[in-house]
Amino acid sequence: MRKNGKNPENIALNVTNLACERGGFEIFADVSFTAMPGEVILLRGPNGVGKSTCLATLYGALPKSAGEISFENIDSEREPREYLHIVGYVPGVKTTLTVKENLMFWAQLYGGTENVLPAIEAAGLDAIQDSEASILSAGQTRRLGLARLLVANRPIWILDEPTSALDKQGDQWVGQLIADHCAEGGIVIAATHLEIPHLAPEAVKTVMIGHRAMDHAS
Ligand SMILES: Nc1ncnc2c1ncn2[C@@H]1O[C@H](COP(=O)(O)OP(=O)(O)OP(=O)(O)O)[C@@H](O)[C@H]1O
Repeated sequence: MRKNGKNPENIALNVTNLACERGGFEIFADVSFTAMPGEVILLRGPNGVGKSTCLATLYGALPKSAGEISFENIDSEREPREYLHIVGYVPGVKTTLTVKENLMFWAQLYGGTENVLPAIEAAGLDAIQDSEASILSAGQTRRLGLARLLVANRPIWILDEPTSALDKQGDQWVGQLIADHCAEGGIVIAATHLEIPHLAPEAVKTVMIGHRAMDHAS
């Protein structure tokens, strides 16, 4: 039987005919999927079709223009967002803080600092933990953004191009991180053009986003 340490409440997500408009244009529409404990949802589609917009809509950072997002088994007193981690394409790193201070900041926000040093180590950032984030390379910045996933346990991860800018070892690290999260009942929703290593094929659902966003670009 699968362990469910990452999602003890067996939280699941249902998305039905989701759509989002920006600036009066429909960016994407008709996105539907269910995400059950242990599943990876890969949002796929060409540049500009609305994958990042869809992730932001799922997180609640952008309003939906149609459709439904519903969570199963969450505490109705709590905001759905409290069950989510989002790491965007720009990973939200504070450039005036050091690597460690960034993780401390997120850890305090999420309610506990005991996982900060293990997260730094797991992300391979030990040697530069006291460096200001402004001097980090693109790959180091992505590692720092992703290390946020490790400072507090949240069952659903929303990730935009999680392996972009990473070297081979980083690519393997992130793939394993996602695979381990899902093996313990967590859910990952990721937009990516790349193949993510280590994912169990039976755990992966691919959701294609259509071409509507390109229609208004021409
Ligand atoms: N503020 C905005 N107002 C109107 N349209 C916007 C706004 N921000 C982004 N868009 C448009 O939304 C569309 C979808 O962008 P989005 O970043 O979600 O695509 P994507 O599928 O993630 O692309 P990529 O694969 O290149 O990362 C694009 O055509 C973009 O121009």
